[in-house]
Amino acid sequence: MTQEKWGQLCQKLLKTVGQNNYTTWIEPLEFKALEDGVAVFSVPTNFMGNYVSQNFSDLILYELNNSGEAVQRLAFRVAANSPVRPMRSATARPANHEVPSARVTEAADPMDALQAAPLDPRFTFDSFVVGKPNELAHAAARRVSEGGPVTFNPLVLYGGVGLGKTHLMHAIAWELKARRPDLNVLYLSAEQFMYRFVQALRERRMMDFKHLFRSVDVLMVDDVQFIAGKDSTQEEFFHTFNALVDQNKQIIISADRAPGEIKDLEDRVKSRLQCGLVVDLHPTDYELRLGILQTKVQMYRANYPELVIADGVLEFLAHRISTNVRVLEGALTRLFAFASLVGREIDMELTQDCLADVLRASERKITVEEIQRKVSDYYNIRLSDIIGPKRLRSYARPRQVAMYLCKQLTSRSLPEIGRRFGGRDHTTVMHGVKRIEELKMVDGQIAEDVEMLRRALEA
Ligand SMILES: Nc1ncnc2c1ncn2[C@@H]1O[C@H](COP(=O)(O)OP(=O)(O)OP(=O)(O)O)[C@@H](O)[C@H]1O
Repeated sequence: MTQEKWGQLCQKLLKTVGQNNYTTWIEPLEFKALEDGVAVFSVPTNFMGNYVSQNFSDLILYELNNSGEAVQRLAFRVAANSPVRPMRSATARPANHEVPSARVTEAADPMDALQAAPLDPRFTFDSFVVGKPNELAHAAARRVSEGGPVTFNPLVLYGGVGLGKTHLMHAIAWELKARRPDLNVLYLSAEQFMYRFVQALRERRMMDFKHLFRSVDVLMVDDVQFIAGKDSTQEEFFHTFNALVDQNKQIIISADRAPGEIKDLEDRVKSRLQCGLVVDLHPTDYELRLGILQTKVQMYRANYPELVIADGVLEFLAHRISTNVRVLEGALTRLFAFASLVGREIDMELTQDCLADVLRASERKITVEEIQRKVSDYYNIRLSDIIGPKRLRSYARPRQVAMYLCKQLTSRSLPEIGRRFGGRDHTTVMHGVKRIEELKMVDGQIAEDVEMLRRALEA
């Protein structure tokens, strides 16, 4: 593929992703070569490569193939001579790609130099869908984004992959920029914090580093688990943290798990993180996933009014893709691209064809243990009572419900299920399953219990 052709494709990508995304993510990509079906791009930083790969690779692949190039995958390589440098804001166009690293301290406006990571213009509160699993995190994020007096410090948002931590962090930053332009807000990933630190050490500019980091009003560090096990970075982070808290400056942190559970994170850092408000983003439930899909469709509709989606498709996706929101979004993008390519309505058939691999990969395997845990929570009894020998009705019935669900929702055989219920015989399991089948017909409460549990397990 020629550079010229890549240039033409870029124009198409610009139309699809919008000017801001284009300037921030697509324009800096340098097409290098097409080798054995792999399109290789040079990127200024790893962060950028990862971001583009996670968020735009489906689209780029689609455009490449649509233009007649046979490309199976994309590879992003960091340019060998690329200096570690501050990344620009999503809204400010870079004047020069090769910003010298000294700009960290030499920029006319030091805070400009501290604009460490681009904020994604899509990640705002408006585009964040709130549901039960994330309502607390959202409320806390909203509160700090008001820029009022610091009430809880730090705010720690944690949760699994792709559940909206970065989205919320960016939303806070955007909101603060709008409401309190007087505040110096710094958002960066923990990885960038480390790079800055290492760079300052290398260039013997630690005083500048300390000065810059201690002069922000709001410090936001994404994916803090990254510094675990990196001793000197943790130490510097600890000092920065303390200095800012002492000055009553707001700190907002995200992590992929609760601070106490981050392996190799020093105890003193853990305990500092636990001092403020720690809120988690729970895995999404069906309603939230459906809400997110509906919001995304509305957004796409603004660009593609001709888009038609048959009834039931979004519900199907929300039901089947329960891994994380990023996968859900990627599936939708692919579906849109595919439908517009073949000029068809998005119906179930097209969805199943186009997303066969995603659907297969996200087929969730429900385990016996999961069922036992959910059932014991539901009936408010101990897990050991479900598995143990007690025959009281208040334990026996939930046990039978759990056995029934194991039979329905897992591929385990009756003897296997029996073994996992404290070594019971397969005939006991068979009896339990039958009993629940009968009761479901005559006892509305049991039928409802089973249905609620099934839904919770499949969510
Ligand atoms: N509640 C939500 N409403 C709308 N979009 C969401 C929501 N939650 C997540 N997303 C979208 O899902 C994608 C992944 O979210 P994000 O990058 O914030 O995840 P993360 O928790 O930071 O994941 P990671 O641990 O991988 O960094 C983003 O495109 C984001 O906009």
